[in-house]
Amino acid sequence: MCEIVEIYFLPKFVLNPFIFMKLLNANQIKSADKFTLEEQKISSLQLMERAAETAVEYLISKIRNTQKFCIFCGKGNNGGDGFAIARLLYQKSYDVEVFTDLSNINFSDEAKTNFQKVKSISGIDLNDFSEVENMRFKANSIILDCIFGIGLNRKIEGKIERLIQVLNTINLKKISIDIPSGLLSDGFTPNDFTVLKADETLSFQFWKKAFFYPETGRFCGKIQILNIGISENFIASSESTEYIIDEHLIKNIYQPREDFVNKGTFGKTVMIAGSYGKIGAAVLATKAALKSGSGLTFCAAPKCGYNVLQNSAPEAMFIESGENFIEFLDLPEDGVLGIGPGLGTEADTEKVVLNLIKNQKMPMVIDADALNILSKNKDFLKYIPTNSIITPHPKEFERLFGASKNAFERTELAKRKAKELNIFIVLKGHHTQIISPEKEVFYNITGNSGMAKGGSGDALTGIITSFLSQNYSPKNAAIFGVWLHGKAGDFAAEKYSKESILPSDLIENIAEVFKDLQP
Ligand SMILES: NC(=O)C1=CN([C@@H]2O[C@H](COP(=O)(O)OP(=O)(O)OC[C@H]3O[C@@H](n4cnc5c(N)ncnc54)[C@H](O)[C@@H]3O)[C@@H](O)[C@H]2O)[C@@H](O)CC1
Ligand SMILES: Nc1ncnc2c1ncn2[C@@H]1O[C@H](COP(=O)(O)OP(=O)(O)O)[C@@H](O)[C@H]1O
Ligand SMILES: [K+]
Repeated sequence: MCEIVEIYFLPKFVLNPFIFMKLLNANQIKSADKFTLEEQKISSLQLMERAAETAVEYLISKIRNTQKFCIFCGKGNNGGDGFAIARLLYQKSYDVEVFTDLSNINFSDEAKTNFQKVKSISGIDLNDFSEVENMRFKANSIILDCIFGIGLNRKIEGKIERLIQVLNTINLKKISIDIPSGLLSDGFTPNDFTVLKADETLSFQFWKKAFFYPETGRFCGKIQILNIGISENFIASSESTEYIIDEHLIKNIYQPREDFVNKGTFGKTVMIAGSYGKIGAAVLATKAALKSGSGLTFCAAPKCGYNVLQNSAPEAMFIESGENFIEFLDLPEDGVLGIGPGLGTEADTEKVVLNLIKNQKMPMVIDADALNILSKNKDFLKYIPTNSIITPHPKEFERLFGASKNAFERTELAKRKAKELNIFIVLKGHHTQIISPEKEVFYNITGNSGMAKGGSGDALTGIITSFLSQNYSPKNAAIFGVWLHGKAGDFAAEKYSKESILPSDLIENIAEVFKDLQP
C-alpha cells in the first residue's frame, strides 16, 4: 500500500499549480511526451536523458548506504530509462550491474541507443535476465525495476514473468521506475498478472490511476513524482475529469480568516450524533468541527451524553434530543447539519433521521449510521438534499449501492450515483476520493494507515460540516475537509507514530495544518 507521498521538483521545472493536479491516462501521457519534444525542440533521447538525470538526482539525494545498483531493463522506453540511469549512476562512481534480455534484443530506438552506450562501458557488468537465479546480491544493493512502464498492454509471461517472481523473493529494496512492472496504469490489473512489488516508485511527472486503488496501489510502495518538464500547455489543454488534490489546489480553496469578523461570520454547525456507548463519536465530530473553525457549534445528542460533551467540548452547545439515543430533534434555524456518527439504528432514531433528510433543503453531511439507516430505506435516497455530501467507507457504500467487483468499478458506480442523486460522495479509503455530481473524481494524497482506527471518520464528518457552515461550497468543503483530515493525521503520526495516534491526536493537529497554510 502506498504510504507517504511526496512530490519532488527540480528547481528548473516548477509547474503552474493549476495544471499539475490533472490525472492523465497512458495515451495522453505519450501524447504529452510527443508534444513536449516539438514544443521544446528536443529529441526523445534528450527527454529520456532528462528523465534519467532527474531520477539519478533524486536517488543520490535520498538513498544512503548504498553503493550498488542492480538495474533490470526491458525492451521499451522504460528499459531505455534504466540503461540511461545505469550510465549516469556509473559516472557518479556507483557500482552498477545491468540485467536485460540478451537473447532477444529488439529494443525501442531510444532503449537501443542507451543499451549500446552501456555496452561500451567496460566498468558496467551486463547480464542476461536468467542470471538473476544464480546471483548473490550484496547486502544494501538496490534493485531498480525498469522492465516495463506505461506501455504494458498484456500479462507478462515466460522468462520475464519468472524474473519478476524471483525478484519479488529477494530481500533488497526495490525501486520501480515510472510504475511497477506488470501493473496496468489506467485500470484494474487482473489477479493472474505477475507484478513487481516495489518499496518505492519514482514516477515521471504524472500520477497514474493505478496508484490510487487498493488492488494496484499495494504494489507501488512509497510514491515519488519526479517533475521532468513536460509541456504545461499540453497538460492545460488535456481533457480529464480526474484530479489529484495537492497543496496548490488547497491553497486556492482555503479562505484565510479576515479581521473584521464575528462568530456569526463562520456559520452554525450542528452535529447530530451519539447514542449510549457511542457518545465518543459525538465528541470527536464536535471537537473536529470546533477545531476547524466553525463560528457557532451545536451538538444534538441524547441526554446520556450531556456531561461528557459539556466537559470535553465546552465551546459547543448541547441540544438534548432523547434519553439514550436520538428520539426527537429541535434544531436551531440556519444550522448546517452533519448527521450520523455514533447514532445507532434504534427505530426512533431511524424515524428522526429519515424525516430530517426528507424535509431538509440545505446541503448536509451524512455519515455512518445515518447512511446505514438510508441503506435500509433506499427509497429515501432521492430525498437527500441536492449537493449534500455523503461519506461512506467501502462497506457503507456497498450497503447503500450494492457490491462492485473491484475498487475501480466501485468508483464508476459512485460516479453514476453522485450524478443520479446530485450529491457529492466521499469514498473513504487510503486515497479517499471525492466524486462530484458532474462525475469528476478528486484523489486525496494525505493521510496514513495510523488513521485506520474507529473515530477517524467521525472527525472527518465534523471537519467537512464545519467547512460547509463556513460558506465553503459543498465541493470545496469536501475536498478541503478530506485533505486537511489526512494532513492532520500525517502531523500526528509524525509526532506519535502510526500505531499510537488516536483520532483525538488528529483533531489536536488540525492546528498545525492551519499554521502551515497561512500565506
Ligand atoms: N512519461 C514521460 O514523460 C516519459 C516516459 N518515459 C518512459 O517511457 C515509458 C514508456 O515506454 P514504452 O511506451 O516504450 O513502454 P514500455 O517500456 O512499458 O514497453 C512497452 C513495450 O513492451 C511491449 N509489451 C507490452 N506489454 C508486454 C508484455 N506483457 N510482455 C511483453 N512485451 C510487452 C509493447 O508492445 C512495447 O513494445 C514510460 O513508462 C517511462 O518509463 C521516459 O523515457 C521519458 C519521459
Ligand atoms: N490506511 C489508511 N490510510 C489513510 N487514511 C485512512 C486509512 N484507513 C482509514 N483512513 C481514514 O480514516 C477515516 C476512517 O473512517 P471510518 O472508516 O468511517 O471510521 P469510523 O467510522 O470508525 O470513524 C477515513 O477518513 C479514512 O480515509
Ligand atoms: K518499471
